[in-house]
Amino acid sequence: MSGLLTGAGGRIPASVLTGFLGSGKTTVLNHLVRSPGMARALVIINEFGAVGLDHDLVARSNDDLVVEMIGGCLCCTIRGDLSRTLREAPWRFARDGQCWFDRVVIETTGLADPAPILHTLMTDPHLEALYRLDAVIATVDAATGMATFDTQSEAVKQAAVADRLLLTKTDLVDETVQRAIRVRLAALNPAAPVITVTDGAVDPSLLFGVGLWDPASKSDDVRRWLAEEAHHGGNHHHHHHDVNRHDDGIRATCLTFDTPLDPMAFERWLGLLTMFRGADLLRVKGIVNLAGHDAPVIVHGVQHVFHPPVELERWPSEDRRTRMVFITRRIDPEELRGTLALMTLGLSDVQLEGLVERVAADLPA
Ligand SMILES: Nc1nc2c(ncn2[C@@H]2O[C@H](COP(=O)(O)OP(=O)(O)OP(=O)(O)O)[C@@H](O)[C@H]2O)c(=O)[nH]1
Repeated sequence: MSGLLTGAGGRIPASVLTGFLGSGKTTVLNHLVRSPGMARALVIINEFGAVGLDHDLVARSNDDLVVEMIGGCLCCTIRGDLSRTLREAPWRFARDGQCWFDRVVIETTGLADPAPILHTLMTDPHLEALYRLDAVIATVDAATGMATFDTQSEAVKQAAVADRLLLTKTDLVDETVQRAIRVRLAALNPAAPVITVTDGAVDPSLLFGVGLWDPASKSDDVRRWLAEEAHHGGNHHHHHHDVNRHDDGIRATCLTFDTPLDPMAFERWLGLLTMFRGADLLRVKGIVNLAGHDAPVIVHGVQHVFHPPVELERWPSEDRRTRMVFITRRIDPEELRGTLALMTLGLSDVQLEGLVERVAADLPA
């Protein structure tokens, strides 16, 4: 695995702002671009159709801001568009021969699955050299969120993969409704802090600079990223939430391992898991203690695509356990744990494939 290790470097942080139609993305963005720390943000907006309404709304709020709009269907054509836009941006928007922006925010369409955008950022070698993924931010409408989650699987996925959840329009609902949506968000994505946002007002420091491989990251960031505290009250080795049948079997699981993992076994396990169940691994992130490595390795995956593992310079805290968060669809967390544990026992490839196949077969698609 060491051949894949890359440094974080001084790359430009890119954040993804997602959330269902009308949930308040543009309102949040309008507030953000007026914040002092955002003066050098490049905003990229993806919209369906020819009417660039969001583009006008945001662009008018700040004369200096560069807003680049890309159209087309997110799932197919956008990946090329986004990739080209991001690749050309440092030169296209240069001032005095210098790259002018120090941050990128990509707003997705309300109907989009954010996974293709994350894949683009994670896998395009040109983009890898220029950018690093900061946080995925999702807006959730407190007034309509419950009904939307019941009927729109993309909305569930947007909230499930986010690093930060912005609960908007709480001014329109009473306490009971707000509590219900918070319970649902906690089950869907317990690792993501929920921030109440009225009319877009949110402190940018809560949203930015929270990516794991921020070179300036302090030890606390890793714990925040994994929201470890939220998961481990005592000596429990795993934690999972009951499947909410409305949420398509999406659940979050945190697995911890006390002893270092065999690098080969771990890599093969991830390989098999992505091969057989990639579509249902909505997001995986973790800090991994590999045998023979002094420092931890960070893994980050979205569906079948895994970011090249990043080796941190050192352990960020005394806690040297492997800790991984899995946001999965229709995968039993116990099976995840079981297959990795077995893999470390040194089973043959054939046995391992059989195992993973069995996991796959046990779970109705
Ligand atoms: N009452 C209330 N209205 C809000 C709040 N936040 C946003 N809105 C309103 O909700 C509507 C939709 O907000 P937008 O920011 O356009 O939502 P969006 O997610 O960008 O929408 P799309 O671009 O269609 O996906 C607008 O009329 C906003 O003014 C809030 O906290 N409270």
